[in-house]
Amino acid sequence: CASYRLRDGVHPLWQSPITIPGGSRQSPINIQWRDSVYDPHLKPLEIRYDPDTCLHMWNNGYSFLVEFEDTTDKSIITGGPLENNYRLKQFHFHWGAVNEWGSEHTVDCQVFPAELHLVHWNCCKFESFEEALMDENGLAVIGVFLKLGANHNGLQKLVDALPSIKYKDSLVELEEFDPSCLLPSCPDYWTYSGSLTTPPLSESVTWIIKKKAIEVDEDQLEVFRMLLFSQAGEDEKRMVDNFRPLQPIMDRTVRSSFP
Ligand SMILES: NS(=O)(=O)c1nc2c(F)c(F)c(F)c(F)c2s1
Ligand SMILES: [Zn+2]
Repeated sequence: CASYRLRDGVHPLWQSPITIPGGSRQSPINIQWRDSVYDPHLKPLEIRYDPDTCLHMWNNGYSFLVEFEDTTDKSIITGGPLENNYRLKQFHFHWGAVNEWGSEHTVDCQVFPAELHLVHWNCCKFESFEEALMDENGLAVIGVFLKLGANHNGLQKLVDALPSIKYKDSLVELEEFDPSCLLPSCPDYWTYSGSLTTPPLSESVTWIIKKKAIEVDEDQLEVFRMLLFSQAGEDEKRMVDNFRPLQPIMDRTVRSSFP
């Protein structure tokens, strides 16, 4: 999928280098299904989210994110490729201006219209997310592809609140929300060592990419696209195409939890 990978240069959105000098484990990547290696020792991923830990949703100028109270072990993941418990910090999305592209990772060069990232930090080894951000095993991000299909009932609750956070730095309180409703029921995933896909691009992420996509409908994606990168009062820049180009796999192996 070379067509998707911008060569070196500056990313139009983030004014940051697309490739990090010396970066050996950058994200996102294309997952070539036939090159992934089934690892029978991978455990099932255990996901325990408490809807009461949901705090608010806000527009941070890159995406919209739902943040969680992470001072206790109420919402954690463990098992899978992970050695420790990881606490849910936030989830957010990446999407395109049109349905033909938008995801960050691809599977056999197939692009999806959007991708969900659930961001967790290693609460056994670190005191805070900020500290974990700097360590090679600090973060675990679950990636879920979104594909066009039926309306997603659980997502609609967030979609209904998006108009209230149209502008950068706007925030809306959320009463409980259970992110488990955004996960496919199929337990299968790929996993590899990578990085954040937005600055600071830290190489601290164990990526867990779900094999099955969830379905959303066009109207829901259109509401994502009415968000703005810009603040109130600035000239309006629609929040679309907030995905990073594909990065070289270098000498990494993608493992699968399924044969
Ligand atoms: N797209 S991503 O890799 O999941 C991802 N990037 C970032 C990032 F750049 C941050 F500064 C940050 F505080 C995050 F929590 C994430 S999470
Ligand atoms: Zn992301």
